[in-house]
Amino acid sequence: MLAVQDLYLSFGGIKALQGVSFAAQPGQITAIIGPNGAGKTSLFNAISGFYRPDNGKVIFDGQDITALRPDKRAELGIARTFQNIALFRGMSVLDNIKLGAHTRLKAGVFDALRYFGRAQAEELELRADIEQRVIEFLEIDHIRKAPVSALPYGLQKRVELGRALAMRPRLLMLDEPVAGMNREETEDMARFILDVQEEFGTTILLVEHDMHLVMDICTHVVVLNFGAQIASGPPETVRMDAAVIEAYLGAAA
Ligand SMILES: Nc1ncnc2c1ncn2[C@@H]1O[C@H](COP(=O)(O)OP(=O)(O)OP(=O)(O)O)[C@@H](O)[C@H]1O
Repeated sequence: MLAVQDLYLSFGGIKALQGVSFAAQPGQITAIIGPNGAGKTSLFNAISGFYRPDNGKVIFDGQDITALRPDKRAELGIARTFQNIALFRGMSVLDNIKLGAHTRLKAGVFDALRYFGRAQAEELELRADIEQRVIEFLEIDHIRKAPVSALPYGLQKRVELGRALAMRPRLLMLDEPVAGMNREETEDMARFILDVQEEFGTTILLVEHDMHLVMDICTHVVVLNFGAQIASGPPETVRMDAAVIEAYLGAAA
């Protein structure tokens, strides 16, 4: 599904990634963890195309996508959310989610118009159907017309997830999905992430500081420290790893 091979990335003298390699298994939830500045966001940006690595490859479904632009990666089925919510705050929930469907279907609509003129209406119907299903799935029907700025933080994060889901992703990347959330919001988000995995079989990759969430819902954990990968494996193995305890879990305990 997704494989990252020997990625290197530096900013001036700072080595943000130093030979990171891992694979996200299809339909599984993989977490990337590590202390502040470990390189997690840099890795996410290299996978989604916002940063170009100095060395190494990003392979998606057997295709080398290292040189592809972020929008081309999105068209292939890679969607992401951001650490700081990246929604249009003045726009309604529905309009924000529509933007996600638009990104994914842009190529489809264009091709349809070119080859089968009359398919446009069908595409638009399909798009509306996706929007509606996402809204029902995330239980946000009651706020579909509300401006995003009027919503509590946890719901805004859910809308951002909705926009990513409207892209019908095969790889969903979540950058700190529960950061800043209270316990109830965190539990809701954990349930929605698991539901996405179960109902749509989506492969999920997340960066997260909340160790309970990581240990609860992830099948595989990759640990970074100073840009290098220091451990990788199932949560119960990684949490016992001496290097991890020293670098991260120990510090947090
Ligand atoms: N655009 C950039 N320009 C310069 N340095 C950067 C840039 N992005 C990241 N870095 C540096 O690269 C290193 C890795 O940063 P990164 O944001 O990837 O870590 P992180 O694990 O996501 O941290 P956090 O948990 O704090 O979000 C840090 O030393 C950071 O200062």
